[in-house]
Amino acid sequence: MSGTPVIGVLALQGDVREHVAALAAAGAQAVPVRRTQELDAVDALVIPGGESTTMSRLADVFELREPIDKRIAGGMPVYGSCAGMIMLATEVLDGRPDQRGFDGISMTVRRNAFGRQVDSFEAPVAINGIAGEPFHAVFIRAPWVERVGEGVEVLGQVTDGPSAGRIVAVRQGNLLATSFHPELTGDVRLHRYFVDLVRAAA
Ligand SMILES: NC(=O)CC[C@H](N)C(=O)O
Repeated sequence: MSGTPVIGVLALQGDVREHVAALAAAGAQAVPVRRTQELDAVDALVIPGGESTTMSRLADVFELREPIDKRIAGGMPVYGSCAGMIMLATEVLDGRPDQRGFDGISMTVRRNAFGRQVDSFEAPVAINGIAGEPFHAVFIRAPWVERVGEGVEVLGQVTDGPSAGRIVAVRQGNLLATSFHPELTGDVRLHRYFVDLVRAAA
């Protein structure tokens, strides 16, 4: 890709603005996506943090489910944070019975997994492939990954405390997901990593 990649942020619900700002700071042109025509115009998509049950319902209301699944099947890069990670999981534990994600990463996630201990917390998390200090990872009623399928690369795990060893960042081909919210901390390395992925995929 020669020009600036155009990256959509799924704008059904959640912290859309924060992702738009982080993507812009990481060198992309970021646009909210709520309609299929807007989806057609982007090179890649970010699914923000928020509430996956609501996002699942709105994906149907806005008739975006099938178009997004089609783009994913066609190789469109997608990055999901927190609720976005849940929306990218092929299997969800502790979900609402009617909630459904996209045809995304071959993994099982547990919703509100850390929430049994505390609602939100922060921890250092090192990400494979991203140089420098570990991320100051912010978890808010976050999921963790309980199982990954073939072809899924584990990029980050919690290192200390009662949740040590829990998987919180994964990648499968052009699909990327984190349990935490880099869009909230002003550290744009993960968004830059995604922008690089989008350029490489083009
Ligand atoms: N911060 C978040 O995105 C929380 C995710 C939320 N608990 C869900 O299940 O969708």
